[in-house]
Amino acid sequence: MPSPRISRAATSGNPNNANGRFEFMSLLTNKTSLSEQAPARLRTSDSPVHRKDSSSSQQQLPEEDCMKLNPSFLGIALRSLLAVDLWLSKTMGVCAREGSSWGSARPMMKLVEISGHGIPWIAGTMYCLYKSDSSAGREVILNLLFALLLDILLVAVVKGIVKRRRPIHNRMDMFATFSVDKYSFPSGHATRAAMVSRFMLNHLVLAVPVRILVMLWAIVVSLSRVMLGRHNVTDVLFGFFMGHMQYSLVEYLWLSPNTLPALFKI
Ligand SMILES: CC(C)=CCC/C(C)=C/COP(=O)(O)O
Repeated sequence: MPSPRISRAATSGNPNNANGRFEFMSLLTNKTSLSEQAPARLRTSDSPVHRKDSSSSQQQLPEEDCMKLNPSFLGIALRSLLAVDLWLSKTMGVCAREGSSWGSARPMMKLVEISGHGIPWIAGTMYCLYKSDSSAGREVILNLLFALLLDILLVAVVKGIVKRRRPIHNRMDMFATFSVDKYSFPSGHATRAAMVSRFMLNHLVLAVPVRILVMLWAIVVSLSRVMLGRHNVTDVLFGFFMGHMQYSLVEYLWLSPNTLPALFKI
């Protein structure tokens, strides 16, 4: 088997044609061979940040080499993460179809899905707001409603920017979706589950078993997204993180009787 240097020598007329090894081998080469590769690297150094006169660019070559290697290394790391993500998501998608290994649990998983859907949460919160007869209760419920609406908005914005398609093994039979819900990053159910559970744990007086149930619900809703084949693992992990951040934002923007006096009159 030829050594990397020999293979490079064999392709020295075409430095980009070394079976994808060009990025790594550039670190092993001496200055003469670096100058051979200059046309390939000049694309990166064309940016205003790197544009220098030709004499100083010769001295900068080793540094440029590192800068060329870093994006490439990052690219490989990201591609590997993506591959693991896709493989793990497919493996965990055990309820994606009726015929899947846990297909019989699919109806139950779809109930879990509805328990984390935006419509029941918004409708239920509006009903509680209407029924609430204390100013303190109204304040908490109004902020929960604000949190739920903010969540839908932020998730729609991120989904619209990232535009990551749902896994190919997903069957798009979800109840009440928006157009951005054809995208999967981040999981809206995971953001809502993380945000609502944190909200409830911090603002409602709950017995310990109920607190544990709330935490378990958030975990099961998030896990069910991957098991149903709706999402990749990274969509859910990021969604859970984003939900926690959204809760912190709601705390920061907390609506009080001072900010919205009319709503708090009983
Ligand atoms: C129609 C309303 C009020 C909310 C949409 C809720 C929904 C369908 C979110 C998508 O969740 P995933 O991103 O987890 O699939």
